[in-house]
Amino acid sequence: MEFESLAIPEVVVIRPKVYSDARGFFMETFRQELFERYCGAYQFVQDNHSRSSQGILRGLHYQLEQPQGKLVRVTKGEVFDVAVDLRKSSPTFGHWVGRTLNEDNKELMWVPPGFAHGFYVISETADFQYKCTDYYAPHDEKVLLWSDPDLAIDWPLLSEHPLMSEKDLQGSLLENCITYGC
Ligand SMILES: Cc1cn([C@H]2C[C@H](O)[C@@H](COP(=O)(O)OP(=O)(O)O[C@H]3O[C@@H](C)C(=O)[C@@H](O)[C@H]3O)O2)c(=O)[nH]c1=O
Repeated sequence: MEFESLAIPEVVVIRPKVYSDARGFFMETFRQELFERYCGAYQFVQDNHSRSSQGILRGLHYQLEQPQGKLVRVTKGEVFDVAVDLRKSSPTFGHWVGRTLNEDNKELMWVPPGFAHGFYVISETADFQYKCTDYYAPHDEKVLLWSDPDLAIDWPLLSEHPLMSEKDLQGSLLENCITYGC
């Protein structure tokens, strides 16, 4: 299992060691001791699984009072996964990092609390599974607008308009968002 910090160093990509044989493959997808060493001493309390069609964009989501760290991966298909730093005191506040996650590279991405998170589906369908460090709290959920020009996220769009929920279409610009540490 390898850990790689991205341009925002608290966001970490994890590459599991994959053991392939005539039956298929085996890999460990989470190991607490290594996770703590490279990402921090977090505990996970909720696991999620969503399925999306090509061209869907989910996000960018964050919870303000109950921030969630998310350990995400794709078990079928391919997505472009994005984390935006919303920690006001951070030198990378307002910056984003993105990574292509798919069923072949089997990478996981650690998105710490204090970040907005979203993804865009590149394959025909994608199964997206993730562990969260806090519970879903709908009253606390905020949506940062995926297309905010100040963020300038380089989404690998397959068509001009991604398919999105009504909630996500009405996300807020970063300049109007309440962020962490304000
Ligand atoms: C996220 C979530 C949703 N739900 C319910 C609420 C709603 O009826 C339905 C669909 O919810 P949403 O439209 O918010 O699902 P979705 O857009 O997939 O939300 C997710 O997006 C990605 C980008 C994230 O980062 C996640 O943390 C989460 O916010 O599922 C739960 O019961 N528990 C949960 O943890």
